[in-house]
Amino acid sequence: MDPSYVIGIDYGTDSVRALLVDARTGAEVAQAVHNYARWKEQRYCNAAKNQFRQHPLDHIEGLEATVRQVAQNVPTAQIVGLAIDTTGSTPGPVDENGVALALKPGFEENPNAMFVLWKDHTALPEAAEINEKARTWGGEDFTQFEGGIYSSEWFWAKIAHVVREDEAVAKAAYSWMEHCDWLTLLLTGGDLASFKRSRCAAGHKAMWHENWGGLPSEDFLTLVEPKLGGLRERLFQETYTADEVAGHLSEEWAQRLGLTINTVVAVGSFDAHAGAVAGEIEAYSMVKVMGTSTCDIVVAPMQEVGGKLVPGICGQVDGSVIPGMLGLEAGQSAVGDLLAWFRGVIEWPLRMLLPQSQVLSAEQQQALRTELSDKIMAELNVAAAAIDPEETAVLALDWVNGRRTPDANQALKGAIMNLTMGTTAPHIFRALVEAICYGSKQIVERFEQEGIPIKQVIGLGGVAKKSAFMMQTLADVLNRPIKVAESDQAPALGAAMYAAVAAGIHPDVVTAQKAMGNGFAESYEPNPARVADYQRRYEQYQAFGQYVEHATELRGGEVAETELVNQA
Ligand SMILES: Nc1ncnc2c1ncn2[C@@H]1O[C@H](COP(=O)(O)OP(=O)(O)O)[C@@H](O)[C@H]1O
Ligand SMILES: O=C(CO)[C@H](O)[C@H](O)COP(=O)(O)O
Repeated sequence: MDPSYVIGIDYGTDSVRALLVDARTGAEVAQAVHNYARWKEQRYCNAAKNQFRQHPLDHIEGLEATVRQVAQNVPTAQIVGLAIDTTGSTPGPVDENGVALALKPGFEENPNAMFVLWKDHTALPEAAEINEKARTWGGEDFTQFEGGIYSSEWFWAKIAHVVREDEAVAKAAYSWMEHCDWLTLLLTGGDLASFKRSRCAAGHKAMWHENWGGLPSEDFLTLVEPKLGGLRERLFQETYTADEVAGHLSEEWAQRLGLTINTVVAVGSFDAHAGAVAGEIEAYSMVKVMGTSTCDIVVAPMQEVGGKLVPGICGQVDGSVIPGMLGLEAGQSAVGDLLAWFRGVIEWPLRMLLPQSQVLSAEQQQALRTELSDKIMAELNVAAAAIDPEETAVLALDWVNGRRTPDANQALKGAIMNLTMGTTAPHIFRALVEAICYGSKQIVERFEQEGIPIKQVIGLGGVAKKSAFMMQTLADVLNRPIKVAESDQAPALGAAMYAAVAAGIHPDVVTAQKAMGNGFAESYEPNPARVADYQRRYEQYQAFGQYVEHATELRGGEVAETELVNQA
């Protein structure tokens, strides 16, 4: 029998990667990565306002560049399926044919016509209004399956914000689509009304639930924002799991990608959920997808969870990870991003002073900047790991991009305490890594307190692969072993597994996981000598967190002067 291949396409925050995989064995044949050009220049972003928008042309260019490259490695007729995962909630406005508004004349440079990236927090007021109304309007609390707290990172808050702010976009937007859905529609070229939207995206971010027949009611949505009136009808009622067929490649896209119209395109999903599938998630495992942010994904049998609702997480959705099981999501809004923020702070002289150097030529300045910039993160890991935790009192909160879970509050800010004249950059770096691990412990505890036991922890993603220090600290803080998945491109591999099921190579996702899983690279065991000390520091982290949260409440969530830092 001829071999069959599938392509998993993973749209991360900074780049997209395509992974060509043997659909029967999971062997990774070829991969290609493309960094988004406009995003790299932060063209439609304003960090001071927490505005992060991505232009669809970045995504289209990346699609062509990566898929064409990997497809060259095998006969195209043998590429039987592909699937897309993206970040989320990353919605964008579209016209009645599903064309992204930013691709239409007059909207090319308008950030409100682009995709509103998951980490965009411009919709804080709208999220607060959704929460307030959900609790007081007298009808169904539509947030109940999304942890009971709606986040500014999510679909309806973002739409309400944009339509309030931009009359032209509000008028031109026939509908809105999650990024994973828009790309899947683009490739299949179907009709927007009958297009199969992602269960994963709708259930976790758009308050879709079968108990109330799909999306929240028109009455509720218009109570939140009258300009949302009529949109519900132009969105969707049904949703589909990621192992289902969305369609086949259209003639146009088969040609543009160097593939054929026989290639099946699966329904879209989110990166973290696809990553968890590749991380060989099973009942009561927590897969930590550790990249710029972290998503903690858990699955559990539907009948065992029954009517239990886990408060303060990012939702529990039938089939959002493995069809037939409940998928639960939690996470932290800044993990790699927190460490990258700190690197940015200490790189300030490289950015601002080096270019003024009278000693080095422009080429030498650039070479020095690149050399140091490449080394800083790895060297900070080494130096921080060498510090005995009992000899440092520096304590940090990991909330530079707000707190996603437990109990979303994106208005919170990061903080560092116990600095002394002896504090160095590695001390602060260590405190940030510890803060990430304490934040993770709070999430694990929340699941367990609410009756969802966590039987094993699996790490994957850039941070899990690159920072042994982070993973060892996490094992010590959680006092649990942590396995790290082998694949460097786990979300893309998970998307490839979904594609293999949609293309009929495997009967279901669990069989695809068994056949295509690449196993684990290493395992971190907790160091018993560290556990008690980290428990004590965890309690300090919690007390510090309560203090900062209280202080933020007293100031009405407003800490605007800190944002000025972002301008440098
Ligand atoms: N040595 C390192 N230690 C810890 N974090 C790192 C290291 N090198 C890079 N990172 C972080 O990894 C993150 C990128 O991870 P990756 O999984 O590729 O991202 P994405 O979330 O976009 O998929 C960045 O936020 C970066 O700060
Ligand atoms: O919340 C998400 C999924 O539900 C986002 O996709 C995620 O947090 C962004 O991921 P990454 O860290 O890979 O950029």
